[in-house]
Amino acid sequence: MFNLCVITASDQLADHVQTAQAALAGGADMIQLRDKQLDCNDELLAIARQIMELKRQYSFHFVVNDCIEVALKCDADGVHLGQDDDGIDLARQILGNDKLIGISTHSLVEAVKAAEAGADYIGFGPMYATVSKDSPYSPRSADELRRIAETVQIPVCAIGGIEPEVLDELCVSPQVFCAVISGIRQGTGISEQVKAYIEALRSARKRRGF
Ligand SMILES: Cc1ncc(COP(=O)(O)OP(=O)(O)O)c(N)n1
Ligand SMILES: Cc1nc(C(=O)O)sc1CCOP(=O)(O)O
Ligand SMILES: [Mg+2]
Repeated sequence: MFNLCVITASDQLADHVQTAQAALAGGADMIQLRDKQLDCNDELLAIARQIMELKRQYSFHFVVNDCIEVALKCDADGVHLGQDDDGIDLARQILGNDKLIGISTHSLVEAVKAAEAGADYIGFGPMYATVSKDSPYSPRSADELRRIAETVQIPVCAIGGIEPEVLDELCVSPQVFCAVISGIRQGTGISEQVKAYIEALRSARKRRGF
């Protein structure tokens, strides 16, 4: 079971490695390195290797967004790919069977296709309006999320505009976890915000008996 995937950003508050470090200190169990400027280059690889160093201190899953070769070279736990990125077959060929491959989905049809193609988890969103991605999709519903979780056998990562307050609505199945970019960058600091997400997840799951 996964809990909270923190997707790193680099800005005035914190760079990728600082974000990852603070998120892990707060209890995140998955880090996704996402940088739409670095174009899967050596600079991104260097950052990925620094995040891998955090495994000396913390136990977590590390996935690289978009960049299969970067994930391979830094021995990350896996890669996250969208509908317009390299396909799952290529990723599996390059990374092998032991690595995680996450696939973004926006509908039940895409979710089933990704699961049948061998995804280890799927992203599903955007659940709410997001400031972090120019998405062509309108917000998805908790009912769609439930239908997907009931249909596929793999973990489903709710994403898009997620704040701790909505986790009670979204924890519709034990398979559901969540990913966040901007929500941890508000309020009292990244570690404290992450703790708020973890606590909200814990109590939402407990309330539903998961
Ligand atoms: C967990 C998770 N779900 C969805 C996405 C979005 O991936 P994608 O559609 O490829 O968009 P970019 O993130 O590459 O802009 C994600 N990154 N993580
Ligand atoms: C990267 C991404 N993918 C989405 C999807 O719907 O597939 S929504 C999104 C942005 C998530 O950032 P925030 O937590 O700041 O809303
Ligand atoms: Mg992508």
